Amino acid sequence: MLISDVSNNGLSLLSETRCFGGTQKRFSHQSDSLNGEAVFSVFLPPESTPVFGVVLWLSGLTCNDQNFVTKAGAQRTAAELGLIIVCPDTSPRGDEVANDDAYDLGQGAGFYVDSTQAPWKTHYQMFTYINVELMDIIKSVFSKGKKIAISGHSMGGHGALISALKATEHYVSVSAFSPIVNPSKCPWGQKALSTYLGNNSAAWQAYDACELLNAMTEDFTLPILIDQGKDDEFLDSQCLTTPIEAVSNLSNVDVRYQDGYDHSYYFVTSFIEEHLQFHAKYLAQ
Ligand SMILES: N[C@@H](CCC(=O)N[C@@H](CS)C(=O)NCC(=O)O)C(=O)O
Repeated sequence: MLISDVSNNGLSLLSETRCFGGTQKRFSHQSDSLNGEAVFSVFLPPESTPVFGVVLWLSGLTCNDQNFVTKAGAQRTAAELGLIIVCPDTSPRGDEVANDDAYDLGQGAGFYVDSTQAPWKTHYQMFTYINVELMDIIKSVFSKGKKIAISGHSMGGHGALISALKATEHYVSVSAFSPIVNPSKCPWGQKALSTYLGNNSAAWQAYDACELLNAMTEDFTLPILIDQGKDDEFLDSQCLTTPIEAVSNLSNVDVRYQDGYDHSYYFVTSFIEEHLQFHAKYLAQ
C-alpha cells in the first residue's frame, strides 16, 4: 500500500516502521536502468543521532529487499552508530520481466551484472542500477555528503566485491559474507553469466572478483573484510571465498573462517555488528 508520493525526488514511500528509535522505510521508483519499477529499503537512524555514513547491502539468491531487513538484525547497531542502510532488490521484477523457474536464474538472481543477451538485457542491468542509478539516489536524497561502504551475502557478496573493484570511487570499504568470489568457475556463476552475458569469457571476467584482481597491475588497497562459515553447504560446491586467498595483489584484506556456521542469515546476523563496526572505521575517515 502506498503511503505517500514524494514527488520531488521521484520516490514513493511504500511503508515506514519505527525500529530502535530510527525508521525502517521502503520505497518504489521508476528505474531507467531496469526499465521498470524498482523497490528498495532504507534504515534511517534516530533523528537525534548524527548520520555517520551509509552501508549499501546486496542480498543473495532468492532474496528481495526484505530478507536483510527482517532477518539480519542490523538496525540496533546502525541506530547506535548513526548508519543509514540501503537494501535494493536482487533483480528487476514484474510479469513483463524475463524469468526462469530455477531459484538461481532470473528474478531474484540478477547477479549484479549488466546483461547483453536477449531477452534478459531489456531489464537485467543490475550493475548500472546499483552503482549509477541507486548511487545517485543515495547521494542526492539520503547520504547528505557522508561516505558510503558496501557489503553483501553470497551472490550479494559477489555484487559488493565487483562494485568495489569496478566503481571504487563510490566506496570506502567492502565486506562480504560467504561471497561468490570466482563466478566464472562455479556452477551458480557459470549458469548466470552464460545466460546474461553469453559465452564470452572476457565479459565474464569483467564481473568476476578474482579475475578482476588478477588483471590488476597494482595492489587493490580498499579495506576488505570477508566472513565465511566453515559448515556452509555451498562452500566447496560453489567455490565460495577460498579462491580470493590465492590472489596476490590484495593488500588490505581480512578473510575469516567461522567454525560451525552455515550459509544462512543466522550466520549473517551473528557477525553483522562486526561488519558495521568495520565499515564505521573507514566511514569516519
Ligand atoms: N536453499 C536455498 C538456496 C538459496 C540460498 O541459500 N539463498 C541465500 C542467499 S545465496 C538466502 O539468503 N536465501 C534467503 C533467506 O535465507 O532469507 C533456496 O533454495 O532458497
